[in-house]
Amino acid sequence: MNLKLKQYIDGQWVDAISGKTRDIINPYNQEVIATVPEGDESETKKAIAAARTAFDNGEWSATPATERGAIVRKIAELIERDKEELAELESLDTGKTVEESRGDMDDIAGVFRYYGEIADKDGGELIDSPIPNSVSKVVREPVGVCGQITPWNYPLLQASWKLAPALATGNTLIMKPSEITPLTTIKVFELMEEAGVPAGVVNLVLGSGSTVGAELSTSEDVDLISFTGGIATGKKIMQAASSNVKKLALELGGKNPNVIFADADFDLAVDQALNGVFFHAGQICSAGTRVIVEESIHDDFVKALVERVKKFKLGSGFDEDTQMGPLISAEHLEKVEKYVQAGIEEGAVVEVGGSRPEDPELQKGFFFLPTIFSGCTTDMTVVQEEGFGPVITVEKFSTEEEAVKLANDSIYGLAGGVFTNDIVKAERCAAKMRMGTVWINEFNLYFPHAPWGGFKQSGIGRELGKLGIEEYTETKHIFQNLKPEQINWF
Ligand SMILES: NC(=O)c1ccc[n+]([C@@H]2O[C@H](COP(=O)([O-])OP(=O)(O)OC[C@H]3O[C@@H](n4cnc5c(N)ncnc54)[C@H](O)[C@@H]3O)[C@@H](O)[C@H]2O)c1
Ligand SMILES: C[N+](C)(C)CC=O
Repeated sequence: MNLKLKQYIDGQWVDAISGKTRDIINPYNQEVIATVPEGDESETKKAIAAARTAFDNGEWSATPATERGAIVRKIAELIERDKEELAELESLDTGKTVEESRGDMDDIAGVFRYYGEIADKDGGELIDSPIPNSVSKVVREPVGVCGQITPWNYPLLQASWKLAPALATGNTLIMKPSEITPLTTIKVFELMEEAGVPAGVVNLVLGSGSTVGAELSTSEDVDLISFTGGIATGKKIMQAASSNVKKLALELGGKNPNVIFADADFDLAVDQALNGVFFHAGQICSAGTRVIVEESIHDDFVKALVERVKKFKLGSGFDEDTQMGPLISAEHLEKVEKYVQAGIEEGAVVEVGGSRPEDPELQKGFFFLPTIFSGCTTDMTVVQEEGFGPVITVEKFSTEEEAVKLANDSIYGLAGGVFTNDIVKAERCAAKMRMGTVWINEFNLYFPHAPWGGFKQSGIGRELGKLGIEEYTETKHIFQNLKPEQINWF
């Protein structure tokens, strides 16, 4: 493996201060693919100090936005140059198919290019001041030192949504990737160094959430925490971030409804219901695992889903004909298994799947069969909780009002979909659905120009688009009196 397998602090590639390491496991066959340093609070403090110094000396934030943008665009070019290596690393680490990882790398390069291009496009705003002979302007400045914590399911994609806007806007940062999938993030730190990001501006600490992540969240020298991960962790981070009233951006989980009306294009809706869930074995925050189908087509729809699911090819992400890889870990496989068991105990009907595969070829990997549950109701655990596995629950509705009510019956509000050929009905539903993204006749599409984030407990703030820039900037009003006069009140 042509990779440094170290942490990156203040422009130096370093091992763990404690000397500890962690093995990174391939979820397809449980082989050790790399051994990386296991950092803790000690190097997190060093990395925070480096980022603090780099921010406070003002060099990076004072670098013209045009130059910062050019460096961010250079990172995009380097990602494209090394796309195949990055895609293979991502698949080794996560188990997802290389074809999916290639798509992720295109998206990631696109995110760096987008923020590189808009870095110098906001010169602030002049306010029509009510005070005569004055200039009133609003400018955006970098927040400062940013702690960035990412999950294991889309390791580099989620990192890119944080790194690119933070760099473009002149912040310094410390990133902590998921301890189980750090490889592509290490590689992108090599690429950021090659692109010319100065020492101290970007820092990488590897290690667990309870040590590195907790230190980043509580440190009073960190000005912003941007976190992507589960709700339970998000809540802990929110509490820790109160230490110095940090700015907070949280991208949390989802249990996402996909509403299928009888007047939808049937084959399109079936296809998209599958695409919406089974990529990366359902380990997607915005997976449309809650399929809500109009009564008159319900039975045919379930039948069509089941027929397609039975033909899925499970296997190594490196085999061209594999459609679905394994889950990320033994622990996660057990969690998904218990979740499915809870569905069965609550009365949901397993139409297909429901267990680990028996295929001898798949026994070393953390595989779970793609599963369709019918007969589901909103009170069931499998309908309310995020399973983060290859599991669809199907519910029925008979009126539009009921469909929207079911879709909104959730603590989550990340994303949802509506399939219908009645565009007025589609817009009516989209307006009533309480989610950060609503797709019409589409599912799980995202691109750098449009914001991403959740309503309700799916999060706080937005990544991507122009709003992604706002996360990493503070707004300042500068007022100048061009004709100051004494008042002589006192
Ligand atoms: N909204 C989105 O865009 C989005 C995108 C991807 C994943 N997710 C969500 O992420 C979850 C799956 O990822 P996961 O299992 O890695 O989540 P997780 O919450 O277990 O871990 C996420 C990150 O937080 C760190 N962490 C753990 N405990 C911490 C603590 N006390 N303080 C600071 N950091 C800590 C972990 O080490 C990891 O780097 C799912 O719920 C999924 O929906 C959301
Ligand atoms: C945000 N997304 C869809 C790329 C990954 C969610 O897990």
